[in-house]
Amino acid sequence: MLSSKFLGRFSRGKSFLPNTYSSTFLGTSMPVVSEKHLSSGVGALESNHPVASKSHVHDMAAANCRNGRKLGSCRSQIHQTPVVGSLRPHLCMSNSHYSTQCTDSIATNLQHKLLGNIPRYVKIVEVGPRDGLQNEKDIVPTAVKVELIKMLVDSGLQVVEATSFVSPKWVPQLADAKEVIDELRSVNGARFPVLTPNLKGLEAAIAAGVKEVAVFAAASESFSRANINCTINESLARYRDVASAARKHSIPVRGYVSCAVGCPMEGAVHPAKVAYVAEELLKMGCDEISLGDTIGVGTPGTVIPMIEAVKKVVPLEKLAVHFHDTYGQALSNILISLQMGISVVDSSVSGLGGCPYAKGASGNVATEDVVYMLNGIGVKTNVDLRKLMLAGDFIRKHLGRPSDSKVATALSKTTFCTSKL
Ligand SMILES: CC(C)(COP(=O)([O-])OP(=O)([O-])OC[C@H]1O[C@@H](n2cnc3c(N)ncnc32)[C@H](O)[C@@H]1OP(=O)([O-])[O-])[C@@H](O)C(=O)NCCC(=O)NCCSC(=O)C[C@@](C)(O)CC(=O)[O-]
Repeated sequence: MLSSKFLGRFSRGKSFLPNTYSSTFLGTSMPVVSEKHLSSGVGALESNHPVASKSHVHDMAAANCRNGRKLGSCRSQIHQTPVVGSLRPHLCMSNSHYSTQCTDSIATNLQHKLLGNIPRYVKIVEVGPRDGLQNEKDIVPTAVKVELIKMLVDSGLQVVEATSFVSPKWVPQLADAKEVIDELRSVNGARFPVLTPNLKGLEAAIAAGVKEVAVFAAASESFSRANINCTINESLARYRDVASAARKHSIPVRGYVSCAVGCPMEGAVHPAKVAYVAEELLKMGCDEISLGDTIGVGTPGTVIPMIEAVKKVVPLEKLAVHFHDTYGQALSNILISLQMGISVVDSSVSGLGGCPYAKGASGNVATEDVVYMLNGIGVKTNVDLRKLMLAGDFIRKHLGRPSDSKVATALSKTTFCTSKL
């Protein structure tokens, strides 16, 4: 079973998780340094390897030996990209990451076993300007939204969900959808899909010059009613009309399944319900289906069976994942989704976001954190982390709140300069 392959002996019979776990991935992944070293991080490595702090080259062999797992010629390097040009002074280092040049066969085999299924390129769908800003208490001016989107495109992001053509009574934060799209006409290098909840939204989007749209259903009845004021089946009927009208204009349609793991009103959502909605979206012609953990409750224990159920009815290459980070599980959920063969990840610059109809849900996983992790495991995204951080910094300054991205925080001057990186 796939769950057992991914979770091995760490799985503990979560509600929807099959019970047979025999092997391997996480089950065999022992730490390469001892617990003591892991808990005290780079500092501990440096104290054991005095040369490291000077040369910025850490020889991990000694630590690995102490753990009884000699990894021979492994060397981890910390790469620093000095700040240059237009970067703001407080972003004193932004593209730093560790890379491990490891020639030892045990380590490379292990790496292959653990990371071998992961795609070499991951498409990031940036949802900050839509999912992020739809939830802001104070309405963000159009000019700020447009500048944010331009900065995101400049960072290399090729898909930026720009806004929603929804009822302004329901989501006043995005009432300027037409103006935002108008301003983006001259911006090249990226696609700007928008959310459309019905034909009215689609018509307005087409009139504004939109080239891609997304519809958003839910796997939970209560959430569907709260979010779009209709049942799941009523929403699917509406979306069939939207998809068919969009097809006539050669407009691709993405489909979302909200509450793919849990619902703020109903609790756990059964994978079969997610699979049902995903299949209906596929049947109506959606060419990409994004599975949304709207309230960020998922863990690999619940995400694996959900994806397993969905992939029986929707090809993996048409799936995307959309994790909110309420419980701090988003990166582990993304990693497991990639290991299962998904290669499209939604995220939000600076971790902006939440859903107006999912009280307490925090933002999407931060794009900076996703890019950093993917860089670290050698997956291409074509996103420049420094430029992305500038975009995050720009919007956070406007909102007057610190970033929710761990990476952006760690690489900001105050934290970074006191660390030993
Ligand atoms: C679906 C409706 C419209 C139903 O809303 P309703 O009140 O049932 O619909 P209605 O047809 O009775 O329309 C009410 C009013 O809205 C107008 N209207 C109707 N449609 C539109 C439109 N497209 N654009 C502009 N105006 C519209 C319509 O003309 C009318 O205006 P009035 O006559 O009262 O002046 C409403 O519930 C709505 O707009 N909901 C949007 C909610 C939303 O945007 N939620 C956040 C996005 S979902 C999400 O965040 C989850 C996701 C995707 O990120 C995935 C995840 O995180 O897991």
